[in-house]
Amino acid sequence: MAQLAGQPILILPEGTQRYVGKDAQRLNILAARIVAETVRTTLGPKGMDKMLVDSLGDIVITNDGATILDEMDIQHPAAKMMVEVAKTQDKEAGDGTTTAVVIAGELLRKAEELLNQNIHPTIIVKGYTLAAEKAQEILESIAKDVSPMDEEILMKAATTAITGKAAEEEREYLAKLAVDAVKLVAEEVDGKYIVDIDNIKLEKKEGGSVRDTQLIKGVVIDKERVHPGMPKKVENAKIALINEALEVKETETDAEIRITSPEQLQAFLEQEEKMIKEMVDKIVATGANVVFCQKGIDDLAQHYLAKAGILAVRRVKKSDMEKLAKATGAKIVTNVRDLTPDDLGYAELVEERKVAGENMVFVEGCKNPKAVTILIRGGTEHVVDEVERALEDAIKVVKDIVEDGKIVAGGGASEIELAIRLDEYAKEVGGKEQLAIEAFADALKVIPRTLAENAGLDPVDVLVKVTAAHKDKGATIGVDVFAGEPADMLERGVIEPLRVKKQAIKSASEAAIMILRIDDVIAASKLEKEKEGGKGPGEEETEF
Ligand SMILES: Nc1ncnc2c1ncn2[C@@H]1O[C@H](COP(=O)(O)OP(=O)(O)O)[C@@H](O)[C@H]1O
Ligand SMILES: [Mg+2]
Repeated sequence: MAQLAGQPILILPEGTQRYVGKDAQRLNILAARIVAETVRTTLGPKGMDKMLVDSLGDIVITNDGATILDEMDIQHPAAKMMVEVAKTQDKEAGDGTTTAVVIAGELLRKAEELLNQNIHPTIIVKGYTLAAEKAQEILESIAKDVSPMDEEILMKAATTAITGKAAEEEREYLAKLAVDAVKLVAEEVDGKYIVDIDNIKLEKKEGGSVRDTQLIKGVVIDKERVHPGMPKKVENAKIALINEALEVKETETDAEIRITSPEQLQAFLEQEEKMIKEMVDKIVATGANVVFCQKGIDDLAQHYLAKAGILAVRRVKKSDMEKLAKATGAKIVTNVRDLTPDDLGYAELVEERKVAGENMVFVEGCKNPKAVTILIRGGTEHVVDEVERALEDAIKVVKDIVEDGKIVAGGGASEIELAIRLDEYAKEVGGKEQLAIEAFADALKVIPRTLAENAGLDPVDVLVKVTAAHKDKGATIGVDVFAGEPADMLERGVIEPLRVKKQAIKSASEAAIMILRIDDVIAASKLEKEKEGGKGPGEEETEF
């Protein structure tokens, strides 16, 4: 608020909050760091889990950075940018979400120290930008080329991705499922592999044990056939996918039908029956023997379909319809009258089977053999959910390696090597930016330090030892959190895709830089918004 000849000038509505310059920077950095601190304790194989309870009392127990932040309903704008870091990381690389957020937090902590030494934010931004670019180069140079279908490498990477997420006994079992699934869907194009993970469907069913989780070559639908008179099993299935209710249509307009005599009622019912019969006849005429319907199938339609020996399933999820279309080559038809034999898909077998006392429909030997399902089993809802997240990470990590054929050492080895090399680079650059690049280098050590801390080791001691070992033994020495000592991570089988590390540094530095550039936060008053939003219909009248 400025004063001009005694008149206050208001340029913003009353109640607007505004922070400028250092205040804005400090508050943003603080908010972002709180987010990083929250997920920090979950990092690595010895990281802890978080229990999140939502307003309805639903509980999620997880160790997954992206999931935690997603469930937390974060409000502060700078904190929200950290949530975006996790989301981008998840989307681009599939793993390393916690790593990216923790690095971003540490980059900001280091930046704050520089701000306290009166170094201008633009210098820090410049130094961080240079360091982030150099880091990508260094990572490329320390990455190891591997054969994309090397089973042993893929198994190690998948196992590394799920350490801490699944119980130890089950780790290899799940890693193998992820590797097998990705190998099945991988397609070779011009000598390179492409993995479309949409071809891998994860279906959860509580009950049994994690070991009962299985890979099915085909699509599994969590539904049963609509009528007991239908076949349970159809071989050489010709599949129709219908997105229309096989029911008598309710009149849409407010038309009223006056029925004045029993004959008329009879005629009316017959007419309805005829319509349903025609729909089913149309399906039968195309040669279909299996129907997946996205909408309802009424009793009469069920009866006719059963009589025609067709296995039908109703109220199939839209996403499942799309998976079925892709897998069987069928076209989803929105009007039964338009259904032709060409629209049908094919599978060797469609069968209803009992899983955990409930019926599920298995579609196997599909036209497109690339469609697979992992049917996840586990004692409780929380277990199957966490197994699902573990498998998602493992699948994406395996995909990264199959597509890129490049790996780096995990356990903080790559971060330490980056820190050492960026320190050397800082000296080359010199000037004021040198300090910022050194700060960037130092910030990356947060990963090995946290891995050690979370494992109950002395972080300072571990860091000194690992750094020293790098100078003699090379870039792959990291923290073996189980043995509590520096070790060659490649030898211990702790490996990660290059893509995960490159993306983690990229998204972390981008977010940190974006937050550092902000020197003015103008937030509209919550009060004003509540006043506007709270005015429900009719509320005004009640005041009088
Ligand atoms: N056996 C292991 N020993 C040491 N570090 C490991 C081991 N397994 C995984 N890690 C490290 O744990 C980190 C990943 O932890 P994780 O909790 O999965 O977080 P993120 O969400 O970042 O993937 C990586 O730095 C990885 O190298
Ligand atoms: Mg991980």
